[in-house]
Amino acid sequence: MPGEEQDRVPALELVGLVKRFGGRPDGRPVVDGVDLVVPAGAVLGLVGPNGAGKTTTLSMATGLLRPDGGTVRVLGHDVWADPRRGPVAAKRLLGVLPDGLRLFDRLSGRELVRTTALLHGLPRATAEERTQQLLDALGLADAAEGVVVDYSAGMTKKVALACALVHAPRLLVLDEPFEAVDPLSARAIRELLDGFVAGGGTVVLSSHVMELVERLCDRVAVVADGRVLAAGALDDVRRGRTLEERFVELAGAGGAPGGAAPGGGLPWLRSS
Ligand SMILES: Nc1ncnc2c1ncn2[C@@H]1O[C@H](COP(=O)(O)OP(=O)(O)OP(=O)(O)O)[C@@H](O)[C@H]1O
Repeated sequence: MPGEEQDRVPALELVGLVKRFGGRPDGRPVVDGVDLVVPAGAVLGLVGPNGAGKTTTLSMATGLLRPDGGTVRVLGHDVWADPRRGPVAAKRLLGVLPDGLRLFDRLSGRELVRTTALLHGLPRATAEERTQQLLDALGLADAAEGVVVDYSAGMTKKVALACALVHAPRLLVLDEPFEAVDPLSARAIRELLDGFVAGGGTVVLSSHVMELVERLCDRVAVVADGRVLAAGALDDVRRGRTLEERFVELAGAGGAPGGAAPGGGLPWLRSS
């Protein structure tokens, strides 16, 4: 593909994605026709209420969960069209931090990142070097020889992120990358992501922290009930408000979650 044409190919393109599982109470699929285009070089934040379908969408986008309908293209490669070649081509280009990831947690952090690099086909010396650099960058060097099963939640998240980065992907898809991560580590992750994007990479991340999405992302997609309510450049979606205000306006239209009376709270929780 000529360079200029390649530049115009979106890093990620979701068209009419559908996943049913058991369906929603109203009978609609849990992911109900999601369209999303992420241009190369963008940092897109995927936000939405609990149960909106973010993880399900990202799982289908990264070849982990087969869609019931629609297509996924990663840098032009159809992830699901050809069950053998599509995912293989896309997986080389993709770095994924899935939700609830199960790691080979009897390995040490160093062994885990190095093994991931070797499984991607990197030469041993490169695998060693990149592993050390990632462990240093993520503040895991002191814990490198400890087994991952003994890691804290934040350390586990960081070592999983190192695994997602070690083969130098072109598109990073990160489900809640900052969950359980301390502020120092969050800064280190932001710096890593900045460098990744400056080098031509693209990032899609989900988060519930609106300030973080505003600080990190130049594009945002708001999903609720399995549908995209708004997507585009951050400023276009915000319309002069904070992302949180806009989120509440878009996704909060159905009232307070769980049926609690808005503003009324739970009277039995009051001590006086
Ligand atoms: N394996 C599954 N089987 C059945 N239903 C599922 C499964 N995974 C997710 N769901 C349902 O699909 C809907 C969307 O879930 P999903 O995890 O994608 O939401 P989310 O936006 O990532 O939520 P959160 O912000 O809470 O992580 C929910 O109603 C959930 O119960």
